[in-house]
Amino acid sequence: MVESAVVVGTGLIGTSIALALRQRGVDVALSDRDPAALRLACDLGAGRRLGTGPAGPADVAVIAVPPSAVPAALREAQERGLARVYTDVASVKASVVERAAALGCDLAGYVPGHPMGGRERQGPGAARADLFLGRSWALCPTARTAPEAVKTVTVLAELCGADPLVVDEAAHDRAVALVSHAPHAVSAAVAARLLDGDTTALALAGQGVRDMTRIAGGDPRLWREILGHNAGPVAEVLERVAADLAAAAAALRSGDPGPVDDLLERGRAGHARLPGKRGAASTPDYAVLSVVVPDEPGALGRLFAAAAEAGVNIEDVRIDHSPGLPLGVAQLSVAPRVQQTLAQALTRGGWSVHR
Ligand SMILES: NC(=O)C1=CN([C@@H]2O[C@H](COP(=O)(O)OP(=O)(O)OC[C@H]3O[C@@H](n4cnc5c(N)ncnc54)[C@H](O)[C@@H]3O)[C@@H](O)[C@H]2O)C=CC1
Ligand SMILES: O=C(O)C(=O)Cc1ccc(O)cc1
Repeated sequence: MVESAVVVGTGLIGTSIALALRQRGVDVALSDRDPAALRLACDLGAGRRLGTGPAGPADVAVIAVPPSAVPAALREAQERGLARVYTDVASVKASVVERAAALGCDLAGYVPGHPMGGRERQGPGAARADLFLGRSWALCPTARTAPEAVKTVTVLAELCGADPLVVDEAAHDRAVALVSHAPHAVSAAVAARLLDGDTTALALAGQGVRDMTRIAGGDPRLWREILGHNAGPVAEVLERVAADLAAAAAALRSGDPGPVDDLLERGRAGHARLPGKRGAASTPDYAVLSVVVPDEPGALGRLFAAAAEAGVNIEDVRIDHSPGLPLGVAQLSVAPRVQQTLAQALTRGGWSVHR
C-alpha cells in the first residue's frame, strides 16, 4: 500500500524516515528548500531528488519541516498534487492543524502525525534509519480525515518500525507536554545552571548530569517553536514541577525531610511508569563495550582501525570525556554476536575493555 513516498524537509526526521523507507524498498523522492540538506540526504541514500524519476502522485507525502512551516508546505504539496495522502511530523498538533485548515488545506487527505523518536542533533547528517524502531508514532486524524488516509499513514509508521497510536490532537498536545516538551524545558533549566559551575565542578560531572541534560543540546530555534505552539499545556506542567522544586528547596532550608522524601518517592514511582521495556525490546539490541581511550591525537583512529582489523562493524559510538582528565571512555555499540570477538581483539591489542 505504500510503494512510493515524497519527503519534504530532509533534516533529521525527514531523512530518517526516508532511510527507513528505502530499507523497505519504497521509492522515495526528496525535497528541501536548503540545497545542502537535500544533497546530503541524497548522498546518504535516502532517495532521489523530487522531479527526477517516475512522475505522478506518490502514495504518501511526509511534510518534515519545523511546525510553523508545516501548513504552507502542506498546502503547496497538495497544490502540486505530490501524493494521494499527506502527513506531517511536527511535535505539536492542534495549532498546526488549525492553521492548515485556515490556509485551506485538504483535510480529508491529511493525517497529522508525530513520530516519538528523535535526537538532540539536527540535519540529515544525524539521521538514522532505526530512529523510530519500537517508538510510538502518534496519528491525530481530524473529523474530516478519510479512514483510507489513516490506513496509509499507519502503514508508513509501521514500515519505519514504529507503533502507530491514534489519539486526538488536544490529548496528544497535553501528553507530549508531559513526556517531551516540559522535560526539555526542565533539562534546559538544569543545563543552564552549569553556566555557574567552575572547572572543578564541571570536571566532577558524571553520567547522571549528562543523561539529564542531553536533550538540552537540541536546536533552540526548533524548541522555541515547539514550546510556543504548545504553550498552555507546557506551562501547566512546568508550574507543577516548579511547585515541587520550591517545596523541596523550602524543606531543605528548614530541615524538614518530609517533602524531599515525598518528592523522591513520587519521582521513583513516576519513572517506573515509563513503558521502557516495551520500547527497549524492539529497539536494536546492541551490546556495548566501554573502552578507555587516551586523550591524544589518533587514539580513536587506532581504536576504529583495531575494530576493523577484527572484522567488526561499529554500529554506534559515544564518547564520554571529563574535561581535564587525560582519558575518555568510548562506548562502542556492536551486534551481540561479535561482542566477544571485539573484546578479545581489543584486549590483545592492549586496550582496556569493560562490558
Ligand atoms: N528533532 C527531533 O527530535 C524531532 C522533531 N520532530 C519534528 O520534526 C520536524 C523537523 O524537525 P527536524 O528534522 O529535527 O529538523 P531539521 O532542522 O533537522 O530539519 C528541518 C528541515 O526542513 C527544511 N525546511 C524548513 N522549511 C522548509 C520548507 N518550507 N520547505 C522545505 N523544507 C523546509 C530545513 O531546510 C531542514 O532541512 C519538526 O516539525 C519537529 O517538530 C518530531 C520528532 C522528533
Ligand atoms: O532526544 C530524544 O530522546 C527525544 O525523545 C527527542 C524528541 C524530540 C522531539 C519530539 O517531538 C519527539 C522526540
